[in-house]
Amino acid sequence: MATLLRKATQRLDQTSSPSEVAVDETERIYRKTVSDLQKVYHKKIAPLERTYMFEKFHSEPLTNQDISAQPMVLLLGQYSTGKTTFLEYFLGHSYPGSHVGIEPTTDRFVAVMQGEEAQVIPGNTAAVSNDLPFKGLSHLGEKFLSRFQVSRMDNPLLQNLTFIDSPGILSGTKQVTRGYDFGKAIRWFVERSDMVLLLFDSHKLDISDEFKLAISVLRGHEDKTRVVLNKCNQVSQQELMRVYGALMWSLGRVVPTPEVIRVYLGSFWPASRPPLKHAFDDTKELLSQEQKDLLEDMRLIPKNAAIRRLNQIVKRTRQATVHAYICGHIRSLMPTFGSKEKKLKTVMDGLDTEFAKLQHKYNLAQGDFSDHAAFKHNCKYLKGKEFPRLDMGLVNAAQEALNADFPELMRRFPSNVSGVPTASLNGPQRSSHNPHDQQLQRQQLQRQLPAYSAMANIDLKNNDSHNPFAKGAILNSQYRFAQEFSHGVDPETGTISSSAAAQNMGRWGQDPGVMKEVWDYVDWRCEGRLDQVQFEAAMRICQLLFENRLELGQAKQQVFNELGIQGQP
Ligand SMILES: Nc1ncnc2c1ncn2[C@@H]1O[C@H](COP(=O)(O)OP(=O)(O)OP(=O)(O)O)[C@@H](O)[C@H]1O
Repeated sequence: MATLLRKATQRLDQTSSPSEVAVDETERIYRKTVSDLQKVYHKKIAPLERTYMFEKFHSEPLTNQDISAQPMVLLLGQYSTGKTTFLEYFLGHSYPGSHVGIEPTTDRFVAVMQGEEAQVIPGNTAAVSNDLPFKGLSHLGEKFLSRFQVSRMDNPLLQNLTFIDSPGILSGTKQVTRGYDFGKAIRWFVERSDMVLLLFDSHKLDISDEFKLAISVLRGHEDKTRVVLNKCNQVSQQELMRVYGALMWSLGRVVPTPEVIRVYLGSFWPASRPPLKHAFDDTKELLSQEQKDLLEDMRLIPKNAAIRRLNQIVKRTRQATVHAYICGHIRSLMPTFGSKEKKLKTVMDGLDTEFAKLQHKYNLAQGDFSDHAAFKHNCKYLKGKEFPRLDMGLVNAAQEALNADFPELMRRFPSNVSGVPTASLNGPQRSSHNPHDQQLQRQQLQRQLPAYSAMANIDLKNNDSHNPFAKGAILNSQYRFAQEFSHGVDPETGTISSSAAAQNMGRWGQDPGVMKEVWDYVDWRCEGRLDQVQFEAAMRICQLLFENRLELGQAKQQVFNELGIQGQP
């Protein structure tokens, strides 16, 4: 498998692009876009974040290295789930300074990066290095930095990806105090990662409190989260079915919608090590296919990285704007005379009502508000400082970025989603694979779903009672996407394929995860094709997400309303 991935990477490097000139041009566009994105962020967003102390409530300001950093894959899991071995499997070798064992072994975060020579850089040095994207980690303190390192090694896979190995999350009596804010550290990496792999061991599925904390940080990042159920060949097929069901059930207790997270089954054991003594082979074929799918999924990461980064900054800008409104609003409620402290306490007690008022007054998206309990908790970091007044100059600058700069940057990416460069931030486009290969995702899902639905007693075909597309309730097409449809329609079936639809939906710059959700919603029969009304509804949802800054649920609801359908989407 490691060879497969290496071969795939080599293939990526060798695949001839239309012409070297075109490749250079694509690379130039992407580099320029990233550089302009850095400028917009520092000019229009960072001042707003600084003024309203955004980092105390959300996350530290972005550095230029954060924006242009190589795509990152974060590995998370309880101890001994095989994270370090998983990396060895993909890289073909162990990374410098790695430890593998039955007991908790990796006691630190390790960034595994490309380097001509094997090298270990201690956390303190890495956090001040200008050419590494880890300056923001200094905020986590000395104790954390002593538990962080960069391991460099020469490996073709690392040309396009950086892996973060993390300390094994401990369970039960093994849980210890780490001496630094573990949740904050995980959040820092999760926010900057392009994919988060959550590893589970098919032998032990217990989810400790610390692991729950780590999973809770993933909320809102479901689109880039993948679950890997590892060591699957250590159990029989029958046991695997049970373990899989138990995993989904356990996940359901900590993740609101575990079904949207893709689960890969596998046993990631390096070819360089002696073969495992006890391995069941009744699931060999399934595991091999699953491992290939994960490889494919990972291979697409660099392609989507530039768009994802832009989307992350768009999301961050909206949150920073809402945060400014909240701070300004609380400040406006403070009395000129009398006890501010007392008033602040009353405001904090009714924070949910204040948030609702603000949302209504400025027509803000609910999803851009922080959780009010978390907001209240973070207020203690202000240490008696007053909330700043609302400065419309700063808010307008951020609005301008949202309304003009970001869409302009987004337009520079090829309208064909599959044209997103392979190494958008690090190198030229070399592959024509479609990152939104719905067909592939559908096949993966379908392969796994029967087992899960059988266990969970779900009748997939009849589980669409709320879906308007299931009722055939959709009426005349009323949106303006008929032209796009006519360009991609297959005249024989009167439908449009997933790749053609994805190209059009990609115009609205949504994350692949969101696009997949929209797709799954309109393609309720899992046919892999859309008729005109389904296509136009999908386009309209994406458009609403982009323009009106609605959340997915709200966008679906609005399309629902526009189509005159009663009920909930
Ligand atoms: N696919 C696999 N099948 C069977 N055993 C495995 C597999 N992968 C790893 N192991 C075994 O599991 C143990 C833990 O592996 P490893 O150290 O890679 O896990 P880890 O998650 O990195 O641990 P930690 O969190 O403590 O750093 C080792 O004994 C390793 O040999």
